[in-house]
Amino acid sequence: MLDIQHLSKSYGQFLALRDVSFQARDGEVFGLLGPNGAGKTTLLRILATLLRPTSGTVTVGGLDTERHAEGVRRLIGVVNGGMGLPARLTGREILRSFAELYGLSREQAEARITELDARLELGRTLDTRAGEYSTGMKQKVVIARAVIHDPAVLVLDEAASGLDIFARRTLLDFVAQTRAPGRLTLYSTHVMSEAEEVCDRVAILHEGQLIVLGSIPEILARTGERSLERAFFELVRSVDARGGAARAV
Ligand SMILES: Nc1ncnc2c1ncn2[C@@H]1O[C@H](COP(=O)(O)OP(=O)(O)OP(=O)(O)O)[C@@H](O)[C@H]1O
Repeated sequence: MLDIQHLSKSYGQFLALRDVSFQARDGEVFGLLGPNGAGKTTLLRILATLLRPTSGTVTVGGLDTERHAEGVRRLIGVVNGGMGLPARLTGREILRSFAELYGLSREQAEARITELDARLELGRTLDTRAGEYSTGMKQKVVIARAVIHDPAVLVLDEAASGLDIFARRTLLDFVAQTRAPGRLTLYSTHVMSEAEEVCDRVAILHEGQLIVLGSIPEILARTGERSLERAFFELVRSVDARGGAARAV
């Protein structure tokens, strides 16, 4: 479903991603973990066709992000930090306009909005103007907007940040429900407990390099730790002790 091969990205002299390769499978919720600055957003922006790799390839559902950017964009839904919503429109109006952009009929759009209302508890966001939303309300509509066309691949970049415990719970339950044949959800976070709860496998990035890939039980067994957070510290410490990742190009 997602195949990343020898992916590198430099910003000038700075190497943000260094020779990263991994695959994420259909049916998985796949975690992309790492501390601030690890390169997660850079990787997800390349996947979303918003940035070009310096070298290497990313294919989504068999389509190369550089050669078939349009096709890739149709396959994916993206939730990132930029939660811009038109302040004067209600949630329903926003979702209808996105549904139209993706070519859904009026009936399909209404059915999809009803389904997402149940799954994301959109409630009064639907008939309230976005300018009046709390952070949690905003994020629910941003997520509903990203999945209105029922994308095969859902990309969530730090989607739980700033949410209160209720909104975070709705989000994590929603993510768990996306696990289905023919679907892939990429869940990027630096909060290990979120990954532990929802992800089948995780890749940990540190200073632009992939330092580990596996299921959570595999990573715990490999490090001999009790929690993903402890395993993460252990893995980062051992990479740093070996001299870390040289980041100059
Ligand atoms: N446009 C840019 N120009 C120069 N450096 C950049 C640019 N975008 C990102 N970087 C640098 O690349 C590195 C990776 O950033 P990225 O945003 O991909 O990391 P991240 O893992 O998503 O971290 P965070 O959780 O803080 O967003 C950081 O050191 C960042 O400062």
